[in-house]
Amino acid sequence: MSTDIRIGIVTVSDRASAGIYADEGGPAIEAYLARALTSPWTPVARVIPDDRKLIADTLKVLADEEGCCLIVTTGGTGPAPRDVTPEATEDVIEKPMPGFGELMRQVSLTKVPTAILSRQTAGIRGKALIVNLPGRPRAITECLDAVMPAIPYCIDLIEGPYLETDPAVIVAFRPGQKPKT
Ligand SMILES: Nc1ncnc2c1ncn2[C@@H]1O[C@H](COP(=O)(O)OP(=O)(O)OP(=O)(O)O)[C@@H](O)[C@H]1O
Ligand SMILES: Nc1nc2c(c(=O)[nH]1)N[C@H]1C(S)=C(S)[C@@H](COP(=O)(O)O)O[C@H]1N2
Repeated sequence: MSTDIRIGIVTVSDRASAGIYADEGGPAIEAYLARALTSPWTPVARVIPDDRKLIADTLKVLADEEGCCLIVTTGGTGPAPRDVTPEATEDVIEKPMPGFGELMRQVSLTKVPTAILSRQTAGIRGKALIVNLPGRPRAITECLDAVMPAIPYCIDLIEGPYLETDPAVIVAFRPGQKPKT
């Protein structure tokens, strides 16, 4: 089992990056993953404004230089003029993974009717899976609960490290393997 698992956590928010409010999104993602993953891992966190080039450059650095196998973003997925996280994600991914956005919107719609306003997406860059989450901190658990069961196998398929989860929190599904419960 690799101990060199690095996970990028990117808060995209003009106000959090300017210190107008404290970032709750990044710490919520880190806390969620700390509960869900039993494999040792290291967070690589960034808090940046809603700037398309800066978001794209940050994702590239986390994937290519920091060696993150998973990068989770929060914020900037809506329709407002400065919401460009999905565009920046599309700028850097080699393979879109549309099922992530589809499932997260579907599940989020059971929580909030404005879930359809999130254009959150996901995709693969090299050996990194990039997943967008909405900015509202409560969206983090709502969305990660839905997609997390498929993330370890996705990372297996892109030749990343083997992620193990705590089955009491998330049961990782790997086809052909009996789920650990
Ligand atoms: N990183 C965050 N930390 C704490 N609260 C947040 C964060 N991001 C968003 N929120 C909360 O969710 C609400 C809705 O998010 P909104 O879409 O306005 O923010 P954003 O576009 O992600 O960030 P910003 O407008 O600062 O660029 C915000 O008013 C704020 O209360
Ligand atoms: N699970 C979940 N999804 C959600 C929400 C939420 O509270 N929970 N908020 C919605 C709202 S109100 C907006 S505007 C969009 C985009 O949010 P963002 O621009 O902060 O990323 O996400 C939507 N998706």
